[in-house]
Amino acid sequence: MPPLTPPPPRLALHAVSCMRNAQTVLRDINVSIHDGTALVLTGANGSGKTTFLRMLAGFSRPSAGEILWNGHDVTSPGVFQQYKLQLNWMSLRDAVKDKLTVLDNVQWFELLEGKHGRSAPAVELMGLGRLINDKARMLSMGQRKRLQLARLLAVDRPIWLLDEPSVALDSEGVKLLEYIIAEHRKKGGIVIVATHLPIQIEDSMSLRLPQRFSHEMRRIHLKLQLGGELIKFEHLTRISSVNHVYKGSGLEIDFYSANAQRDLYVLEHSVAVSNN
Ligand SMILES: Nc1ncnc2c1ncn2[C@@H]1O[C@H](COP(=O)(O)OP(=O)(O)OP(=O)(O)O)[C@@H](O)[C@H]1O
Repeated sequence: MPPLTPPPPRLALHAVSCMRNAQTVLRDINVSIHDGTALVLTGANGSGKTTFLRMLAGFSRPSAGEILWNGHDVTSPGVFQQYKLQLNWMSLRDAVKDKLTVLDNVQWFELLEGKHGRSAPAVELMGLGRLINDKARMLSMGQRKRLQLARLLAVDRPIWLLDEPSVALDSEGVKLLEYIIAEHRKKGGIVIVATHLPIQIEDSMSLRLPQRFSHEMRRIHLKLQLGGELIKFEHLTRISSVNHVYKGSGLEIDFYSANAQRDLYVLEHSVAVSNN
């Protein structure tokens, strides 16, 4: 009897790099993902977890390497149309319509999918049964997250891309999340999760993205003269642009760092600035 050859991975990343904001965020990633697999992405803020998920979701293209789905490059137009129908992307933006009821918020996605009858049980399972006919604007943060998870179940696509799915969930909510991930995998589903918080996922693969330190890392010294008093700021950041905006007798200094974080100092008095 010939030796059994393992099935090819459903998804494979070969030497994939990805740029964002003209900087390489992901570099030379290699990973093979088979049916029923969970991949957990971890890493410091700005290390590229969301970028990884966005790239898999097709929002950005690899700058090098290739992503294969069933052996085909997902960036090829014909392949991408099919590939994207496999994906269920749950981001931190919840896309919950406040004016619709909880049920409608889930059913709307299910109907678009051409499916029927899964929404109410999904809402029940996620513990929102008694709120099913309430407007979504009544929901707390954690309840909105549960609604998003109910959508995953109602839409029922094979590849889940989950960005921080446990944020705002209470301990029972996290257990439900762990349960639905396990059940999805039992059916051969794939789950790729970016998370800072511990989530119990049996036999998962993990990928820790390295912290990024770009060549733009700089130490900024600002000396501000404020009413005769010299104030020193020392700020270590990745700077992509610095704006000095004078407003009346005050000064606003905006640091836009490469990871889109922004520190704003507003001074109400006239100042003299030296940057050295
Ligand atoms: N909207 C954006 N436009 C341009 N560049 C961005 C944008 N968002 C993020 N980036 C860049 O991509 C890098 C990776 O960000 P990403 O959101 O993927 O990190 P992350 O690991 O998900 O971070 P966190 O743990 O904070 O969610 C950032 O350091 C930043 O340089």
